[in-house]
Amino acid sequence: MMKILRCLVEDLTLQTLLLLVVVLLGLNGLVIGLGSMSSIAISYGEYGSAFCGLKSDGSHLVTCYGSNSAIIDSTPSRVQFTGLTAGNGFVCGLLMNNSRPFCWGTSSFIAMGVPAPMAKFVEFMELSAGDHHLCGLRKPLMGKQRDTSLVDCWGYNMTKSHVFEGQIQSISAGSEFNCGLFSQNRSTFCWGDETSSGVITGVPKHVRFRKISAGGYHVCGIIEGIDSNVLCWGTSWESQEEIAMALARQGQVNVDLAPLDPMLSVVGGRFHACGIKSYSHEVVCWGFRVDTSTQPPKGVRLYEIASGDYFSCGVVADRSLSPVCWGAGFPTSLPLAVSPGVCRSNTCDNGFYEYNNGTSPCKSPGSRVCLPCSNECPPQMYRKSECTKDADRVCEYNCSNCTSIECSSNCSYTDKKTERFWSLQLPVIVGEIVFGVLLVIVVSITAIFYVRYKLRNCKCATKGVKFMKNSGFPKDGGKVQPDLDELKIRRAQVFSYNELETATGGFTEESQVGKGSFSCVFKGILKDGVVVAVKRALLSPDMKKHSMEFHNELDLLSRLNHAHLLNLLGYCEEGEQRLLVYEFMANGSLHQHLHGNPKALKSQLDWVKRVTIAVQAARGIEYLHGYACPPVIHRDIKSSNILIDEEHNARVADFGLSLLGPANSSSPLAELPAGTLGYLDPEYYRLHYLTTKSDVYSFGVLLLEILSGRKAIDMQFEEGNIVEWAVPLIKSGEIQAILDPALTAPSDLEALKRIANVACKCVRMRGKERPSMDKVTTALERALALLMGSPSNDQPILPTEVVLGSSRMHKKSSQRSSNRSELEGDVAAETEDQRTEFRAPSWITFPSVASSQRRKSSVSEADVVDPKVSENKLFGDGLRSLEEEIGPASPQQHMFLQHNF
Ligand SMILES: Nc1ncnc2c1ncn2[C@@H]1O[C@H](COP(=O)(O)OP(=O)(O)OP(=O)(O)O)[C@@H](O)[C@H]1O
Repeated sequence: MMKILRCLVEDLTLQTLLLLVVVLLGLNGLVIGLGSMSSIAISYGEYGSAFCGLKSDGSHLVTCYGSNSAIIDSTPSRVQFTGLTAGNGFVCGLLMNNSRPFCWGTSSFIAMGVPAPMAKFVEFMELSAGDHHLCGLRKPLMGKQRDTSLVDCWGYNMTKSHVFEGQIQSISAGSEFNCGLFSQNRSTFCWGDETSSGVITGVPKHVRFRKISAGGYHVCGIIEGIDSNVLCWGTSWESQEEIAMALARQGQVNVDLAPLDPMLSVVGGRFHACGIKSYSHEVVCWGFRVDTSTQPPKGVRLYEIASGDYFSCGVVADRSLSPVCWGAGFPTSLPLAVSPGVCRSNTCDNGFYEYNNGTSPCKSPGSRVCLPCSNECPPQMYRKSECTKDADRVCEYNCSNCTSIECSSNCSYTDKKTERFWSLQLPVIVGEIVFGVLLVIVVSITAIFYVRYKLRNCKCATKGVKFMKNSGFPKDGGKVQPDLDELKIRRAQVFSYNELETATGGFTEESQVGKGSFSCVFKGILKDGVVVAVKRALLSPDMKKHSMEFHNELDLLSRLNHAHLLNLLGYCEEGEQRLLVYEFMANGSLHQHLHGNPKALKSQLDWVKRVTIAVQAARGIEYLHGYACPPVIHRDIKSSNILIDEEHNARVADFGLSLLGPANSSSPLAELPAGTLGYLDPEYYRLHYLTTKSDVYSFGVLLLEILSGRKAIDMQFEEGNIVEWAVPLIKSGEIQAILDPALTAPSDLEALKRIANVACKCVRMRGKERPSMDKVTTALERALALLMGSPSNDQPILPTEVVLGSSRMHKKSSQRSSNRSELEGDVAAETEDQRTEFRAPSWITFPSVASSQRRKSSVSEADVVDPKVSENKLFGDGLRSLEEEIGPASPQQHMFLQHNF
């Protein structure tokens, strides 16, 4: 079949010419495969083993690890190689720059460096090393000699140039022989010494091989065709197999027979061979295995393999590209990563695919590593995908239609893999889901609590709570809450100046019902007959400046709606005029009743009526603090701001001075102190610490005022400050001493005692120690129940309508549009009386009024006999006790006190 010619090539002129043609035509593209030369090479022998490989970074540089120091130390670190091969004690590489061999290590048969060339300008396409020799397959010739192949060999008994008829695809060197594979008819042939191997005469005839690989005394080839089986031959193989089998029977060595699996590649060791299985890419070895051998890695896919004498190594087919060795005597230290194949400059041939795992292992432009595709799929498998230029063919068992044991076992393996995956992953996934759910729950709960904490006093959006018109009490008798829809609809009505002028009869003196620090109050009757109180601001030059705040504030205040609040109905803003329109309170203020003329009014307010008013006022303030949203701090709770409507219900008025305060009473507003002397929270005016507890303080003063009938500040007494006077008496149990002498004390003082105690708590120096308004309200309601004859204070609080029903307790006023009541006549006198109250700044009511003007308008010279005396009298003890509790006042605070009071 083939004819082998042996001769020396002497026609250098022709050779040179042919090589030139090869270069010009770029005949690299005609090269089919690279035979046994590889990206990895293994050396073995008495000097130790070594693993050399081309680096995985595509640099074509070589790296060697192992115990053969001669190889490791002489490794050319800066020389680029196309591929590598190795024998006993030496490694050779094909130089990239001139396609010639270069060897390093120690061998008495092979010259280190570039072995002496057999001819000038020769270039090789493949190298293959035997035990003690090296052969190189020259690049194909062209022209008439294109069917002639040249192989140069160096080393023991081998140094010679060989010429073969026919184009050789690849060569493979054995122990003392070599074999070649013709590219056209895929036949193989061997030459050299076959004394111990018998491989030359044993070459199988008429068998076409895809690939061959020589070992120590045998050759194995992958037969062309679908099966891609391995066929090994060599007389020594057979005889050694017999010997080995005999020894194996004695338990000394193991022998594995060649597998029937289709193979992708095969390599030969001294007495063994290994191959990469086509479908699984797993490695399988056969032949003789010394009993110290380790098994090839199971379940690991490999790209490239190479064999030494009693061991083999491969490159793991994953991103790591790490080498792995098995058998006996392999190097223990290995490179981290090596190239999965040799780089070539032409595109991959049919049956090969381009390796690409994110980064290319070839740096030279246009070069690539081509890896062999898996063979046809076996009968029980189906092709999941074909071999393409970029990817290997994928074969899979049809697990839904298994007819063979192999298929079932593979499917069960797949199932097991899936099972294993789930057994490992399921707890993690479940854990993650549980963690995620818990996290969401915790975050949600935290958010809910945070929002509830922030809005704990905010209940703006409570729906479905309807007000009883005019009574203003919720049907459940509980806390009063605004109806959202109603609030949305309710807006401050804008009145024209003419409208209000007409209503009040031109703001005449007759229609004036009161006078405050910054305003006069007139009674008016609107076109529709509604009786209103029109509060007209004293004119101020910078009134316009605060127009926007005025509007915003009015808009907010007009949304407040409670039975015990004096509701703002509307306003007028024209030019410099600022007018507020309120519901008209026919029975004047609590101040008028307690301290006004005629004195009879005072005694008309019996204990039940007084406590009822206290409860109703407390409810109004509680609404401002707890149910208005945002919460409102009144800042000016006093008896003149508790108005009495026609049904004798109390209405908290003048929250025009209120600031929209923080929901949290622990986050004070830094505002200038405002309010009325005697009612003003000392913590607030000392520290500007404004909270809802400031209103609680003022309310405590109001309670003392209700109980004693004394003004908050009354200079006709030795102790003019009601708190300084009443609290010590209450604390010492002398409750009777503070009760209003205008009224007969009730037989049972318990209810009034409780109210007095509540008052004491309200006027505590530290706001934090004062009760909140809802607690105050509850305590007052219970006291009222007790006062009205309820046997136990544990009795549930009676609904407000029942306890305080206006029809049962007060005489209903006859007409809404009636003229001034008998009380109204006393208002003028009352106004004077009120002027003893000292006011701090209020921008919301009418911001332009300067504090000096306010003092002027509200304080007559006669009221303050001696400012120094009164200051000391009024604040001496109060400040002392405050300073005992919260430290001395700063100079600025003193200045402020002196300036404002
Ligand atoms: N809606 C009303 N219905 C009837 N009378 C009212 C009404 N509003 C106020 N008054 C009377 O007018 C007086 C003055 O009220 P105004 O609110 O202007 O001042 P004040 O609150 O008494 O004092 P200051 O403005 O210094 O705080 C009140 O004391 C009250 O007698």
